[in-house]
Amino acid sequence: CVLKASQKRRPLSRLLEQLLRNLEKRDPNQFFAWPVNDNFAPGYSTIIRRPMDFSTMKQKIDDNEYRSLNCFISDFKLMCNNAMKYNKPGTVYHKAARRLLHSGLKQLTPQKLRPLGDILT
Ligand SMILES: COc1ccc(C(=O)NC2CCC2)cc1-c1cc(C(C)=O)n2cccnc12
Repeated sequence: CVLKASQKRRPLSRLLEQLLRNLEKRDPNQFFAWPVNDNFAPGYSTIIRRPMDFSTMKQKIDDNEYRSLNCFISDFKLMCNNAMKYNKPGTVYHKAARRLLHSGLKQLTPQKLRPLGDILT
């Protein structure tokens, strides 16, 4: 069937959704799936000025808020760095954020992304 204009996904959005799914797989405990709740993380919203999580990134893709792959990667780094800022080294969250950042960025190198073609130019 013919997709209505509203259903047509922009090439960049389709790519970002695929990259997001791959990053989410690296967060099996879903520590990064939703915004961090101040009730479980005392003082979080005063310490972390720009919170970020996977659900927010998904919403930004759907709202076409990402103008480039770099903006998407910046939010991923922000999310991981927030966790390494708020949580002390040695905590389950700090360790999970370090691991997620390193394994996630390996998927986002030019070498890995080049096969996806000129969508990125
Ligand atoms: C969406 O955020 C979460 C969702 C679920 C859990 C969770 O299941 N935590 C259990 C593991 C020991 C309790 C933790 C978090 C969580 C993420 C974070 C981050 C990412 O900083 N966090 C910090 C302090 C306390 N809890 C959390």
